[in-house]
Amino acid sequence: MERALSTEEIKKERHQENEKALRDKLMSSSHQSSMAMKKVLTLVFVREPGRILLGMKKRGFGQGRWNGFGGKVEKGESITDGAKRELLEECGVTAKSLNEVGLINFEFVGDPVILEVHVFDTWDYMNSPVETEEMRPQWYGEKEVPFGEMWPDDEYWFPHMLNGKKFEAYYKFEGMDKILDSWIKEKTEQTS
Ligand SMILES: Nc1[nH]c(=O)nc2c1ncn2[C@H]1C[C@H](O)[C@@H](COP(=O)(O)OP(=O)(O)OP(=O)(O)O)O1
Repeated sequence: MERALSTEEIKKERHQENEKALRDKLMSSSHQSSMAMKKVLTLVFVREPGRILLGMKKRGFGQGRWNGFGGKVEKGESITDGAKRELLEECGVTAKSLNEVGLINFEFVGDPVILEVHVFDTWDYMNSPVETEEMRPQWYGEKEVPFGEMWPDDEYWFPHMLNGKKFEAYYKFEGMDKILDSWIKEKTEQTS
């Protein structure tokens, strides 16, 4: 026969049940929020021996800065398809193939959304770059990359990309100009 529980034991059991319910709730909400709070973006650089194609962003996020071509990955689209689409839309270039170069997570103080930026380059493309309403393309020598007019993180990871080394990195921004925290690690694989 089961023994009746004492008031103390009942209290303890309730406490444990409450704790479990709270833990489950927290885990499911943090899982949901971590899924909901990541924005997947692409960034593509067209390469030729000794030079790299950059685009002056004419509007939107990063306006006034030289950067690669890219944007949000759409629902139902693969990351590489999204990267190729943005490259074509923003400068008229069709990439026949893309190399994975890096993965960067950006956090902005006060914004719960983490930007997960997939960086690619291509040496294998069709069509000459043309200006569009979003981007003004321009070739730069690899030694003349205008870091002073780019996102401040670029000068840290560009050398890895230019040397054909894959990398992963993280930058925490305060506003658009100040990096508060960061790390970068080079992967052993070559990009191409
Ligand atoms: N800190 C950073 N350094 C960098 O080099 N590139 C960054 C960056 N933060 C974002 N990017 C890139 C990723 C992506 O290619 C681009 C921003 O994406 P979008 O062009 O989609 O933004 P927009 O706000 O213009 O959106 P659309 O109106 O949808 O085009 O900027």
